[in-house]
Amino acid sequence: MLDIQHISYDIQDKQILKDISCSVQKGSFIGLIGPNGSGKSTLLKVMYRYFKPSNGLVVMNEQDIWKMPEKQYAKEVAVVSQESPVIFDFTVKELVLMGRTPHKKLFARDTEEDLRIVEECMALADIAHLADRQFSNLSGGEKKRVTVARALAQQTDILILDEPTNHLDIEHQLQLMDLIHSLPITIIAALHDLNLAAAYCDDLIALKDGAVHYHGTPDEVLTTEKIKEIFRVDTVLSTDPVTKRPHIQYMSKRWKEGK
Ligand SMILES: Nc1ncnc2c1ncn2[C@@H]1O[C@H](COP(=O)(O)OP(=O)(O)OP(=O)(O)O)[C@@H](O)[C@H]1O
Repeated sequence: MLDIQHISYDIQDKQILKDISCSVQKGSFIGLIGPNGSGKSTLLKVMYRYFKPSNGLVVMNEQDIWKMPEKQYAKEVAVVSQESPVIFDFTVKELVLMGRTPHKKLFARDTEEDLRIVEECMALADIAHLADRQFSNLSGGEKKRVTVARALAQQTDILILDEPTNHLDIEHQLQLMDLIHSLPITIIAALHDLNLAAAYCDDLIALKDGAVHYHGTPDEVLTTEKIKEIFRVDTVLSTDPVTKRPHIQYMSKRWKEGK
């Protein structure tokens, strides 16, 4: 349903993404992994139509995303980016209601249905108790959950998230991962926590230096050799007794030297 075809992205004379191709199947949960600066955010921005690729195409349901009307695209793809929206004087509820915009005609009032969806999405993101608070006064983790609720309220078939667990405490990290995993839609998320990526994702795409090095299931991608190649870190792998997915124990220099 989403086809990335030979994407490259250059900034001035630097090639940030290098001939990236991959297909994302409808309903799958894809984790984008890779070290700092490997191009994860840039690739997501190309996928969610924030950056126009220098070369290549992003094709969704057989249409070039840059040829889709903006409103149609917003009905198909929601985004939780790394940055919080710069918004003053809006309450949480007002902000989540903005997620309904692509479904409304210009200047149309909020319907009962819009309000019901907003309440439901606030409950799912565990922010119902913050509904009347000013967004600008919230903590980093609370803001993140509001942007997740807003994206859910958009009711799209694809949800793209850039480091969604950033800022979240452990309870809310697990809650968020459970929530997005339970959605019957396509999820593409950049994740730094490889154990979370292993536990929740169907497939992982490992980026390094702006290129896809590996694409496969967590079992295929998260091997000691591949993690060393991509992240330059030694690991000891086991199988998580609960999820039956790979569990990664990192070996820092200190522990390797037994200090
Ligand atoms: N405007 C810019 N000018 C020059 N280089 C840029 C610009 N924006 C991004 N880059 C470079 O592009 C590369 C990829 O950045 P990107 O943010 O996509 O990486 P990332 O994998 O998301 O990293 P992180 O894990 O640190 O968030 C980095 O080397 C970054 O310095």
